[in-house]
Amino acid sequence: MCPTQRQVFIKHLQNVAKESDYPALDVFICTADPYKEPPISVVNTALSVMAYDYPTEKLSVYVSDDGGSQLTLFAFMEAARFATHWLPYCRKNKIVERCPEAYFESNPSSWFPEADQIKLMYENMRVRVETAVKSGIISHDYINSKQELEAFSRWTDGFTSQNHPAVIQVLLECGKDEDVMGHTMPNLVYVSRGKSINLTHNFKAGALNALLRVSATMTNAPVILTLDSDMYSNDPETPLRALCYLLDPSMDPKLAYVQFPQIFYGINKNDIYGGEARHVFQIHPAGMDGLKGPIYLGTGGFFRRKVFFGGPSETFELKQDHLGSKSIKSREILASAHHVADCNFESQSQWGTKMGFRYGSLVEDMYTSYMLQCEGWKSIFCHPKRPAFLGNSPSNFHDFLNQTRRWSIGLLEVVFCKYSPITYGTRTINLLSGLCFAYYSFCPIWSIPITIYAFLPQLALLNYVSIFPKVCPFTRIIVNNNNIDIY
Ligand SMILES: O=c1ccn([C@@H]2O[C@H](COP(=O)(O)OP(=O)(O)O[C@H]3O[C@H](CO)[C@@H](O)[C@H](O)[C@H]3O)[C@@H](O)[C@H]2O)c(=O)[nH]1
Ligand SMILES: [Mn+2]
Repeated sequence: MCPTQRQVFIKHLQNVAKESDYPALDVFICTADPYKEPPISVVNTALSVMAYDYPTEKLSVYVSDDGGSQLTLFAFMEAARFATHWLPYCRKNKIVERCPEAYFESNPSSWFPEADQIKLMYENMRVRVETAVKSGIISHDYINSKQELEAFSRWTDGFTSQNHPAVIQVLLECGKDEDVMGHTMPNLVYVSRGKSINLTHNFKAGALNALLRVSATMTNAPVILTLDSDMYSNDPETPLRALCYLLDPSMDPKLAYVQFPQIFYGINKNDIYGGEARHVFQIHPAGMDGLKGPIYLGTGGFFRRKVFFGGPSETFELKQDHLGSKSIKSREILASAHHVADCNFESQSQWGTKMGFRYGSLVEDMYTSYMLQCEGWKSIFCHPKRPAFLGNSPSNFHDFLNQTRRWSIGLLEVVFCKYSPITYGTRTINLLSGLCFAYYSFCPIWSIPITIYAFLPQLALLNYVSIFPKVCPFTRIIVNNNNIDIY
């Protein structure tokens, strides 16, 4: 009952931890369809986080491609090359806008001398990626090495987006690959988890769990950031902001994640579909921050890895010994990464029920955070003045209806599950937090009174029936006493 606004002072972070003590950070980016989510936009999302103001050797970016598309892999091969120019350019010139598309749309008067050359490289990359997507074919002229050719050879006959073995390709390796200034690059890994038409794949939650496991075999960072393909980072200091909470010695050890709001740039004029959804993405989370914390909004959440493996009272040891100094391209690591990304790996396991992102609802974000809070975890809402992330929301009626239907089904799945917030949540978390989750999950029910209200007045008017009560003497007295002029 106490809406919370927080502010962090990044410069004080050095009093708590030196840069060398920062935890490693694994960033998960999900994409599912190269035609609905253009690979060039996913590439922009990845580049904006690869260029974070964060120790490069501690940063890894994993891209989950649920579309299992060569086009997405090709786009990331291109991105890996372009990044070797883009990252040093941003770092040297202290660029704030690290998403190339957004940067090159900004005013050229703020550009630095090399910008034109880098823009040309970006444009060339964009044309190659878009040409490939348009034609559906990756020209041999675009393939630069035997290694790349080998990667594409995994798309054999019978490989479809719903039925294929796991494909994992390390595109950049920290400590081995360098940018044009000789500085190391962050890890960049393409993952398309294995799928079978006979097994459920659990949508985005399934994709995120595959990334949780694959990243555990490679880098196993204690902090994880999840991002949607349509949301790029708008502030290179964002991970430091999250660290201000995650490393704060006076912070409640039950803190599970730091959530940033979803803010959109691609909303249509006057936002006729209410795509900004400010109440969902900005207002309610600030309110819930005064209780046990905001829900997870699906993107822009910095998690402690351990929260996915048990409640706050359970001791979880983040094992790093298996990683040793082995290259993430080593045969051994790649073999275990492929093993955990296989479609059969989760059968008969606790993934999605007790571990990882939770299955059972199409709104895996809200459901996962609900279950985490039921386990005793808390969260924090971080809403800086400069939006940390900027994204796209549906800009046409068809997409908007699709999204609303998907959310409604997902929310009702939470209402009718055995952990319904109204019965289980109110008892397990606390009454108010349980009611907040219940408010979210019961939202689709609003459609009933709203639909009635949309038609009833017209029908009543046509039938000369009044649907509003007549003013009775008693109401008149109240109105008069309150000096309200109703005429
Ligand atoms: O099988 C799937 C389906 C979707 N996605 C990815 O999930 C993300 C979100 O999907 P999108 O179609 O953009 O859904 P939205 O309705 O815009 O997403 C909102 O609602 C979702 C469900 O609550 C959350 O997961 C998102 O983070 C939140 O932004 C995208 O990056 C997709 O690529 C997958 O990886 N696999
Ligand atoms: Mn989206």
